[in-house]
This record gives sequence, C-alpha cells and structure tokens, in this order.
Amino acid sequence: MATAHLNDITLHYVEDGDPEGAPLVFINSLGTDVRVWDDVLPLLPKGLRIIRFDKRGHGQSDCPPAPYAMGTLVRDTETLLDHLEVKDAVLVGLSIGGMITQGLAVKRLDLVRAMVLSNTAAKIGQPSMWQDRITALQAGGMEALVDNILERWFTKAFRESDAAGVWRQRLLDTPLEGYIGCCHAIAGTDFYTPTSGLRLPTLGIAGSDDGSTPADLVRETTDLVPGSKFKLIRRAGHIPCVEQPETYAEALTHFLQEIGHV
Ligand SMILES: O=C(O)CC1=CCC(=O)O1
Repeated sequence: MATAHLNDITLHYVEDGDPEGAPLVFINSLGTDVRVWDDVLPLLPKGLRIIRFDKRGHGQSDCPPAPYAMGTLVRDTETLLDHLEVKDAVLVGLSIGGMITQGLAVKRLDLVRAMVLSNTAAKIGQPSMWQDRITALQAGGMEALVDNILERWFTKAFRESDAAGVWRQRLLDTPLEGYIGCCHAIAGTDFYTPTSGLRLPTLGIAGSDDGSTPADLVRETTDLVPGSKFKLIRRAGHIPCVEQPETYAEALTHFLQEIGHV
C-alpha cells in the first residue's frame, strides 16, 4: 500500500500505468474510495501515469475529526501532487472530487492542465440540506441513510443487480466521521465566481438519472468555462464510472485525445 505522509495527514494513493507518462489524476466522491475507478482504468489508453487517492476521512487515508473545509481538501490534493512531483495533470473529479478539482485549478493552475467535472457542480445543494444530512447521520449512522443515498447513486436497474450490494457495503464501511467531515466541506462551498474565471480545457460528464447533481446542474457549471465540452451518459445515476464504465472510459479517452494528452 502506498502512502504519502504530508503536513498533517497521511493519504493512501495508488499509481498505475507508465510512471513517465502524462499524468491523469482521479478524485473520488463522497462515500467512495479509490476502487470507484476500478472498471474504468483498464479501458483507458496505455502510456498514462494514473494516480488515484483516498481523500481524508475515506478509504485507507487518515480520518481526522470533522468538520473539514473545502480549502483543506484542496490543500491535501495540492500537497499530494507536489509530493508525487506531478505537473500539468488532467484531473477527473467525481462529485465532491469535482469541487476539489475546481478549487485546485483556481489555486494551482500549474498542476492542472485540464478538468473533467463529473457529476459535480460549483455548488451542490443548500447548506441546510447538508446540515439535515449530518444531523440524521449523527442520530442513526450510515444505516439510516444508505438506501436513500444509493437511490441517488444508481439507477433502479443497477440497484436491483448483484453488483449493488458491494457498493452498499462500501458506503457502510466509510468512516462516519470522514463522511460527515466532507459533508461540511460541501455545505460551505460555492465556486461559481472562481470557476467562472477558469480558462482551461474542460469536459463535463453527467448521468441521465443522477439524483444528486442532475445533468442541468452539471451543464451549468461546465458552461462557466468557455469552450468546455459536455457528455450525458444514459442509464446512469451519480456514479456513471461504476454503472457505465465503457461509456465513461470512451468519453474520457476522446477528451484526452482531443487535448493531446495521449
Ligand atoms: O448525494 C450524495 O450522496 C452524492 C454526493 C454528493 C456530493 C458527493 O460527493 O456525492
């Protein structure tokens, strides 16, 4: 297991592909870890340096006490990429990972060559909605919300398939403190103004059945960046890299080719 001991945190990360290749960095969503990309990676072009990591409070990374600030999640990512001597990466950010992507692009454009804003937005929900979620989690744990969350993550057909149980269990295994910490970070984030100032190649990806960041919302954020592209993935909810990995990998590959990253 690879870990990076950064200033105040140890993060778990995984590198695949060619260590000398152009960097492609994946940033996971709330309640998922590096395994959320497992089915996409084998479908991507060879020759890339592929980096995935568990943000604080998730997977095998440290889990400090909640709350977390978005600035802290951005700084963790920045410090990890500096530690790994990564520059000019394409960042693929899923949901809160897409918020971290926007924050990092605003702060350190030298690290970010292009953004893939997957199932994300400049602002997700209202602070009161996140506070309600935090209160429910504190009262009843993840068990209280797991089915509700899965309804937003996946289509009915996927939820009724054998694969769904794995994702249910992974969500239940997510440290509650880490999950709540990240809910606070999302609640406090509104990147509309900073993201509007970004000028870099950008692809938005949305799921037709996304119950958390509907396609219109993803498009609205993607449109903040002039010249951005947009891909709607059908028969997918909030986590299309799990539900439709072939279409997801195809969209990513096309974008990477278009910008000359592969
Ligand atoms: O609503 C959810 O649980 C999905 C979600 C919102 C932000 C994120 O990262 O995942």
